[in-house]
Amino acid sequence: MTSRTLTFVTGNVKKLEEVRAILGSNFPLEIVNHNLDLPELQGEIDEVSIRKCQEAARRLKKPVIVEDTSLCFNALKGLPGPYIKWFLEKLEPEGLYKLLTGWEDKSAEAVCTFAYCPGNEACKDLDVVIFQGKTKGTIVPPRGTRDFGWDCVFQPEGYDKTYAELPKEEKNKISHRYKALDKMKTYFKETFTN
Ligand SMILES: O=P(O)(O)OP(=O)(O)OP(=O)(O)OC[C@H]1O[C@@H](n2cnc3c(O)ncnc32)[C@H](O)[C@@H]1O
Ligand SMILES: [Mg+2]
Repeated sequence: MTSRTLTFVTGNVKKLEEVRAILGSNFPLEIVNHNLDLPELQGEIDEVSIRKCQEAARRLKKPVIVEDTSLCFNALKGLPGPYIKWFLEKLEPEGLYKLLTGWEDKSAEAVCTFAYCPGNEACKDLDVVIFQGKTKGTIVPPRGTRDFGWDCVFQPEGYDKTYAELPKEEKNKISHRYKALDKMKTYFKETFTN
């Protein structure tokens, strides 16, 4: 039997680590990584992921998935959203919390969007399938390890620990990424298991 592969294009090793841990062996295709930090256009969340996926398909010419993660502050009407990477890079976790000084509402939503394209160089918008997962939470002063992005300032709803303080297995049971991958898994099982 030939094992079919699906290329996950990401420059982020922590994402890849979580994707592998969450999917485990319970996925019909073998996930291989292509380490590339793709350019990201400005736009709404789905749009950013669709364009990123089309660019990956254009470059690699094979079945690809990409993922884009947003952190949306409700008081700021969804910003920084898909631009969180640049906010985090400039402001660091402390600065993300300080952004909400003056706002009583510290609630936020972590949004993970996977996009899949079956590998057509001229991949159209309609060829891209989207799987999205959202986890609600609160932005708090940084607590816990600093090894992954904004984990130390995001406290998921119903927990008194930040993502960074929770054991990895716990985060991976409730996270935005877990929820998106659950949808992706269902789709691929239906499409590729015969
Ligand atoms: O190559 P890609 O896949 O684009 O990887 P990236 O690091 O550029 O990632 P994004 O464009 O999706 O930007 C999301 C930012 O949020 C961070 N991030 C993503 N998922 C996270 C998670 O589960 N917890 C904390 N930070 C996360 C990530 O490190 C980036 O700074
Ligand atoms: Mg990126």
